[in-house]
Amino acid sequence: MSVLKTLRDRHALGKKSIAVLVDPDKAEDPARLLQLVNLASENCIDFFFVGGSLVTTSNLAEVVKVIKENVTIPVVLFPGNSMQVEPTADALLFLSLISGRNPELLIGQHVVAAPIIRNTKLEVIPTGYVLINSGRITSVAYISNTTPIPDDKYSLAACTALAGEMLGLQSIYLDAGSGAEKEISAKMIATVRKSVSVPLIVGGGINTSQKAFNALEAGADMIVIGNALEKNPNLLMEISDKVYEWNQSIEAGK
Ligand SMILES: CC(C)=CCC/C(C)=C/CC/C(C)=C/CC/C(C)=C/COP(=O)(O)OP(=O)(O)O
Ligand SMILES: O=P(O)(O)OC[C@@H](O)CO
Ligand SMILES: [Mg+2]
Repeated sequence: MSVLKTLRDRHALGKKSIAVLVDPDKAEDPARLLQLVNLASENCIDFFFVGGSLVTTSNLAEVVKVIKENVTIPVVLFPGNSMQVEPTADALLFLSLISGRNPELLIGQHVVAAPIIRNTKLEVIPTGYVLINSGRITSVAYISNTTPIPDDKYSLAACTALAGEMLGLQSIYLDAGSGAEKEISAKMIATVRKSVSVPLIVGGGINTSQKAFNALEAGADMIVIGNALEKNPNLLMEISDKVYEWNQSIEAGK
């Protein structure tokens, strides 16, 4: 089933998903990557996201291969630029950085990538990418040369997401940036959730199961976990338990 359809169906039911972000630059050791892949599989993770703001290695295809050879979890590209299109993945977040005013990341990279993507079987997920300030400057804010939305400007974020939805974008990704000091607040997530009906992806700085739960409760359909697992892979069990418990309670209340 397509990734977007899965997200829409789960959104309609109030069910949640979890994605593990793999940074190709930090996945150079195949044994460590395999460990993470197996851990993700044991904990019933829904998706792998693969990508980075700055990828300095040429192992993207290898990373996708290791995942696909070992587990059936769909691999979704989360590209920082048009060079991160890997045809062997399952899907691609066709991100437009709508919180910024950098034309290159609103439409420029897309023009370059579109004809290449058309010649692949990748499922394209048109996604409004919205950066929220998280304290210090993150890689994505620096590389994209954009100003994230201030974390207390709820209405700016809500209107940005709404405009994205009106432009036809099929999901919204609220990101505090990888390794963010502060995760996105429940109030921010809830405000954006109310403004759009498309699936809402939330990530950046989610490094405890409580933060994961808060994001789900505030209205995230999918949470993305990256950095925290690089430091402590076992956290995945705790966080995936929260998602599982949430989905079980939906089942029970049917
Ligand atoms: C349309 C295509 C194919 C590409 C353009 C995609 C766009 C607009 C990207 C927006 C800007 C951008 C640089 C996004 C990167 C997001 C990402 C993969 C973040 C992962 O975390 P890192 O920012 O690499 O964090 P670390 O510093 O922890 O490595
Ligand atoms: O690495 P973390 O902080 O978990 O962030 C994940 C992702 O949302 C970053 O774009
Ligand atoms: Mg990175």
